[in-house]
Amino acid sequence: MLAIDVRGLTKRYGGRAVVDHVDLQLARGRICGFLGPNGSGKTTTIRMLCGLLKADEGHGTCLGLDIASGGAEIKRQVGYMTQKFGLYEDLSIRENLDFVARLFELPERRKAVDRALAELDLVERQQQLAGTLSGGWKQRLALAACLLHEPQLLLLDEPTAGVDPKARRDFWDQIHRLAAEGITVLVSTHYMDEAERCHELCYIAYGKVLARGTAAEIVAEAGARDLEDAFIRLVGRAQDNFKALPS
Ligand SMILES: Nc1ncnc2c1ncn2[C@@H]1O[C@H](COP(=O)(O)OP(=O)(O)OP(=O)(O)O)[C@@H](O)[C@H]1O
Repeated sequence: MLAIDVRGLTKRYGGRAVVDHVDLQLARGRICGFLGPNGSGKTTTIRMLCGLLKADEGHGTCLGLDIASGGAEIKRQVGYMTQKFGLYEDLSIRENLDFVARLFELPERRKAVDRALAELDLVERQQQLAGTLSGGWKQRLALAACLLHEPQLLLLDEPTAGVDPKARRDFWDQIHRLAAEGITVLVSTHYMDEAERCHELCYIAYGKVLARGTAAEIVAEAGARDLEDAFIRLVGRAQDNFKALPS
């Protein structure tokens, strides 16, 4: 069964389609990298998938739930990590997790917090204030908070932006561990080394999907020497197509 299955997803602002008929299918347990230039529509797509934003056009399901009507249930089953650290800097790691567990009204709150602390190697730092953590540890805490309600699908919006290489590698080890447990992951990133670590990729620009497939498939199809070169060529071609349109 597909964890994500949407077709023709479209969002317009001021008459401009910022997400333009996007099709996205993702099997359970897979890690899909979501790439594209700044402002290409990644965050907007992710927000439509998790029921936070209504699509103007298109239809589909997320974890088998209709994205148009199942928003509340989707939010309960999906872990969404936003670009900005959204936890309380003046609360400790444990207090932050306990707070999120209350928001989700988890029945066994303490157990859920203990599990998340252990899973993300946060036990020793649990009393540390979130505001005193480095970027890498903050992201780790944010991921722990995402996992408290045991979601089946993770939607991660640039989770490692501005994080050092070692912390990024640790974060990706966690992502692979979770996928091996059957959790599906859609993760946006601007880092090519992270893209290489995904099972498959979706490349979007100007709101449109320009390429789908494994890194090797995308490189071969674009006739490029590596992934970065492939994406530069894809955007170049898309720009040429725009210019060729009648004004
Ligand atoms: N609420 C809004 N009102 C008007 N325009 C918006 C709104 N939200 C997003 N946009 C526009 O939609 C486009 C896509 O934005 P989005 O944040 O989805 O891109 P992105 O691919 O996530 O970019 P980045 O990589 O910089 O995070 C941008 O041009 C943005 O300015």
